[in-house]
Order: sequence, then C-alpha cells, then structure tokens
Amino acid sequence: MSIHAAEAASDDVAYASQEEAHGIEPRRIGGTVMEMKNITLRFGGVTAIKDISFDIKEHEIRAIIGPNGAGKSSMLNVINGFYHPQEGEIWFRGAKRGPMKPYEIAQQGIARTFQNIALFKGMTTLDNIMTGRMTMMKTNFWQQAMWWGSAQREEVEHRRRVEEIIDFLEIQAIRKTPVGRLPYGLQKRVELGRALAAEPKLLLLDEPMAGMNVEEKEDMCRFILDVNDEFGTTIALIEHDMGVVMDIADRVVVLDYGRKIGDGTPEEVRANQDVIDAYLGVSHD
Ligand SMILES: Nc1ncnc2c1ncn2[C@@H]1O[C@H](COP(=O)(O)OP(=O)(O)OP(=O)(O)O)[C@@H](O)[C@H]1O
Repeated sequence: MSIHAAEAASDDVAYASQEEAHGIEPRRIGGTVMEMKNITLRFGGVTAIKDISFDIKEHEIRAIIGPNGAGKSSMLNVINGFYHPQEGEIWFRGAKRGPMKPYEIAQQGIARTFQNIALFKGMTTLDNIMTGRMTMMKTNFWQQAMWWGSAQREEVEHRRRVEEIIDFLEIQAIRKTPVGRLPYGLQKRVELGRALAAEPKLLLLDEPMAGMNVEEKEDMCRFILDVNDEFGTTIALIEHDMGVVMDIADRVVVLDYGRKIGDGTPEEVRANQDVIDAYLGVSHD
C-alpha cells in the first residue's frame, strides 16, 4: 500500500472497502491483545505514569502520543518489561502478566525498536537482523559450535527468514554493509528488520520516524503499514509527527504529565479539547 493509499487507513470503512475493491482480504481488527489496567509508575518522587488504562486490539496500529515528558517511553518500557509499575495490571493474550524479564517478554512475542537506534554498528545488516532471531534459537552452544544436525537445519531456516525480511524491506543492496556506514533512515529500517526477525505478535516502535526526511518518512510509513497488512502484526508506536500518526493509526491514546487525556480514533482525538490544550501548552494549574 502506498503512503497515499495509507491516508484512507484512518477511516476503517473506506480502508476495508478499498482493499475489497482490489480483491485483497481486508484487515480485520480483532479482540483485545493487551490490556493495561490502572498502571502507575514512579521514579522516586516523580510519577511518570498515573493510573493509566488502555487496550491494544489484534491487528491494529495503536499510537501513543503526547508532549515531551508525558510518559510515552515509560509506557513502552512497561509494556516490554524494562520497567515494573508499582500499581496496576498488565494482561497479554488473556493472561495476567507477573514481573518478567525483557527476554521472557520477547519470548512471548513482543519486540521493539528504540528511539535512539540500538544496532551493532560494526556488524552487517544481515548479521544485525540475524540477532533478532536469538530468542527463537533452540539448539545449544555446543551443537551450534559443532554445526551438528539440528543446529545446521536451524541456522538454514533462520537465514531463510532473514533473507525474506531483507527482501520485504528492500534492503538487498546493503545486506553486507556494516550498519554504522548507512544513512540514518536505512539504519532505522534495519532496526525494524531486526525486530521483525523475532516474528513478533506485538511490535513496539519508539519514534520510528524521528530524524528522518520526508522521503524516508514516507518509506517507513509504507513499511509499517505493509508489516501490519501482510504479517498481520499488531503495532503500538510512539510518534511525534502528528501527520503520520493521524494517517496510519487506527486508534490513538494521548498522555500528558503522566495522565491519559484522550483515547479514540484519530478524528476523535483531534477534536478533544484536552488534547488541543495539551499541544497548545495550556496551563494545567
Ligand atoms: N529512568 C528514569 N528515572 C527518573 N525519571 C524518569 C526516568 N524515565 C523517565 N523519567 C521521568 O518520567 C517522566 C516521563 O518521561 P518519559 O521519557 O516517559 O516521557 P516521554 O513522553 O517519552 O518524553 P519524550 O517525548 O521527551 O521522550 C519525565 O518526567 C521523566 O523525566
């Protein structure tokens, strides 16, 4: 789907009928995948998140927006287990989640990209994306070192999946290039590839367009929509570019000073007076 076609994505009805018109199975938003219930997160005297509840539905693109310091990154870090909230419950795929380590959460099918790219700069695109398969590797160190039966079969399968992702993201030409030498927009795309390599059920994107020029943003939008469409991946993203959010998100949750001030479709959120005030910097005294 092109960026222009994506403009219709915020209108579910138009979006579905457009897909149907092209004979493509329309994307169906399903039941709740993740539920955050009354989450409160404090850092000493600072309350980064205060009593916030929202859900994420299967196959949707859910945006988390808000001014600087609103609590967006903290919320993403709660979802992927970097931070443990002092209060509240997190439900994922029908089960209440206890305190878990980030790698256990990754094994549950939650992957993320970071605001500041977190790739191995000296390693090639291919090898960086391969690291995304780590949580799926079943053979042990000795089997891999000896390149024995199941280790060999497993490596071939991992490489096949990585090559598919490289084709999907149209980065064949840079597969052997150390990522430190790539322009910023391409590094962001490689980071998306690494997250996809884990075959996530829920993909968390922390400011995927930050620092990009218009063309790079259009490309990234297209890839996010394609991931959502073709793999059916549920996506939660933080993004500062309002145009992008309004174009690609199905629903938007708005945070301000650690509180939730809006939640709904892009149209609903755009018309919400609290949201308008927060973005215009109206005093909250
Ligand atoms: N590790 C931490 N220790 C102490 N305070 C923190 C920590 N992380 C975040 N905070 C505080 O929590 C609040 C929310 O920060 P957070 O980074 O989640 O906001 P944000 O909406 O992602 O902001 P930005 O858009 O600037 O990235 C801020 O007041 C911030 O200073």
